[in-house]
Amino acid sequence: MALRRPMIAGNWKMNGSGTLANELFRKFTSKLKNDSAEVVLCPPTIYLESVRQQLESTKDSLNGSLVRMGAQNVSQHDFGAYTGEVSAKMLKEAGCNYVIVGHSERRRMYGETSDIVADKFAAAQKNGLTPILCVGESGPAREARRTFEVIAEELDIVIEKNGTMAFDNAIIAYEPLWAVGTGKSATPEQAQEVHAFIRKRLSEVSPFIGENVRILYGGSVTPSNAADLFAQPDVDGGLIGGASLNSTEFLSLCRIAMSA
Ligand SMILES: O=C(CO)COP(=O)(O)O
Repeated sequence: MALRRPMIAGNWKMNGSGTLANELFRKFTSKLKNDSAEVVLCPPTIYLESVRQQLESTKDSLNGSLVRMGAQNVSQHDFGAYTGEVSAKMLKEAGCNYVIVGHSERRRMYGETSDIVADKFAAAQKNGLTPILCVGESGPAREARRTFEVIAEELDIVIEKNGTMAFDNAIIAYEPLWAVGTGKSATPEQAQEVHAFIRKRLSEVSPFIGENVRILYGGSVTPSNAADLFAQPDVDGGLIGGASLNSTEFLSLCRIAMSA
């Protein structure tokens, strides 16, 4: 039986502020006395330092709660003339443990191909970061019954370039595009079906990886639908957008993951 610690990761996207970081940590230090789930904050790059300072100054009062920091994007390159980009080494130095790669907003709006995503995944790992790899199908792809095909394609390129064993140090997030920011979450059954598919695909090469990799669900997760989603056997927590910007809702999601 695998022991997969649930995770709640908050992807602030291009939102939030230093004040939000203060507010979250105020709540964490008074109410988050539990390490049965891992909590990850992914603020915009400019607020990483505020979050890092909060992590540093509250570590004694967090009573062993596992709160960590991640970035929302990373360059696939190590250094050089790439205006506006941030390397994995820089993110590591800034205090990140995680980085989101392949979010659908980056694939769709910034032309990130699965090849580029696979390179970002590699750059993250090479520099000591754990990638959170996002995969997910569009609404039309689901309607055309191409969900598994799309997920397999997005996953396989990363596996081909990095090897299945690379998932020993990676998180996967299933984020169907039709559920991201729409208020229309996948049903627990829909999420479970895709999570089980992802786990099986990795298990074909390594049963160990398949069994142990954490797979998060993302897309309109709120305190009212989280318990049913997180109760699914292959759902190991959530990647949260909108609800991560509200400290009360986010704390309540952390609590749900802790009792899942
Ligand atoms: O994209 C997401 C997290 O990465 C999900 O966003 P929402 O929770 O706002 O739907």
